[in-house]
Amino acid sequence: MLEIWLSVILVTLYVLYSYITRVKNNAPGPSNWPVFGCLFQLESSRLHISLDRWAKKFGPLMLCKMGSTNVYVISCPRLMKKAFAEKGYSDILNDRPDTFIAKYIMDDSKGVIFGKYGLTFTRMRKIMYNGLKMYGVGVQQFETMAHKELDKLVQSISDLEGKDFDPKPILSRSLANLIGILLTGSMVDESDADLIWEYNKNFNDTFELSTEFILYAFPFLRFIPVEMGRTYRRLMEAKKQLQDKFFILHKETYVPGHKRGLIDVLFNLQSQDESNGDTQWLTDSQIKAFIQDIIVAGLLTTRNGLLCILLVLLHHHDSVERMYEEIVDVVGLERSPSLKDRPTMPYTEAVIMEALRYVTHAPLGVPHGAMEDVELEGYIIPKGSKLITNYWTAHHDPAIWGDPWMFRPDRFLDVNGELLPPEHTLRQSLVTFGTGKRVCVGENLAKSRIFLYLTTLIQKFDFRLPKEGTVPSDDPRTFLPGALLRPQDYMMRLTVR
Ligand code: HEM
Repeated sequence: MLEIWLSVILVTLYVLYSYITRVKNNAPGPSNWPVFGCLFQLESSRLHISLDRWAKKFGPLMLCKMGSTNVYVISCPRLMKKAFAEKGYSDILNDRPDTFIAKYIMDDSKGVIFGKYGLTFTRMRKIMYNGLKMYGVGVQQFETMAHKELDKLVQSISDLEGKDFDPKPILSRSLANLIGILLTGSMVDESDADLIWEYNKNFNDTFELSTEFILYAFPFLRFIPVEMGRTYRRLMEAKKQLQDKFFILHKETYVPGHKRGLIDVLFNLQSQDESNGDTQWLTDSQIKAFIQDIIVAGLLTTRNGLLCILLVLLHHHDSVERMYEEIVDVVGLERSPSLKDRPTMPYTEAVIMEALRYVTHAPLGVPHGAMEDVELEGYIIPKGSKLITNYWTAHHDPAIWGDPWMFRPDRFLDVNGELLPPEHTLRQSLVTFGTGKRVCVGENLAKSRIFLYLTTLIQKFDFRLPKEGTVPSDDPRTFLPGALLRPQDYMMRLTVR
């Protein structure tokens, strides 16, 4: 008797559940289990691989129910542009969904990356964009300090005298210094760099789909002594120490009007607002979230990108040699490459574009959220749905790229060796940094750092395989999984030219 009642209750619950969460005019997608949706069919740490498989079957807009959430996956550049950049869609589909990270780590979606779409977000984003433009690309002082950091990097590699080395710790340290310079106007010391990396590592572990999903559904688990609870507590401890270091110490030594780095730019804005009687808008917690944003978004993305590109170049020595020839032609060997050389170095630009396409190390970007019901490609996307941008499939679609699994920088050049114009279909299909109103704020900074690191290294050193052992494959399908992909650890040799 009990079994019959239980069955009746379960069937009723299922019917109710399906009715409440039903989507009118469903987009195609994988089959779903009650309550769990398609979660059991997903390889959660290699989500991009599962979604790629389904995108080939179900098309560029598909619906994957994850738990009770409708998740729409967009897998072609044309549709990404329509959804996130076109009028009629861009004010609806550029929200960020509620997530564990946004709520518990980013202090209720403060800051830019996880900020809810609206006026405060738009103002924060503008400040970040202008601040990065000022400090990241244009300001001579930052450029000079960045060059000093690169000189240190070159020196430490020269000291290795052509021995095998692991590029990961050296790049990590150097890029952490750059972020330190950007935020505070000065380099970070060893212990601060460690702290930044400890924060980043735990952040990345928590950002993993499976961990995020479980913690979002059962937030009390963050207090339980299981691995994800421990990761959360390590992350919170690192966050507190980062805030003590970058926010509290900096505020104590802040002199109005001074601009030691981006944090001072924010303090200046805050004090201007206060003197105008507007204390509501730029709060201390927003400034703290802003600092976290720069570290979270700016460091691992660039470090992993460079690690991927170096590995690809180890496998393509012909590209290293062509870049070297271009450097000799444009820069010479007397001075270091600088950002003003970039527009006259099309081959180097093509290598960077092609490497970022080929590896697509941020395969699914950051999820978007729908603020209202909206029709897209004949399907209704209901309010509250999540949207995943599937850059991985977009960048490896044979219909666009022909031979997507070949690393071929020349695809971005015309017959005269010049870069294809920005409106060319291939350039338009390259969406490494997203598109529309949430496009990456650090795109210019990231591309200019990658340019400076690569050209400086190639001007000074020849790229060689390690003497001991072999290098792992540069095929991105073999890379270590996660929200940001990276290759298996590898050794390389750089010999002074
Ligand atoms: C190779 C390096 C990088 C890659 C591949 C990358 C990629 C991305 C992607 C795909 C997005 C999501 C776009 C969307 O939601 O539609 C994003 C957002 C963002 N990125 Fe980057 N990024 C990189 C470096 C950086 C750097 C260096 C910074 C800053 C220092 C940065 C700051 C941000 C911020 C603040 C957002 C959130 C924008 C928003 O929500 O409005 N990124 N990035």
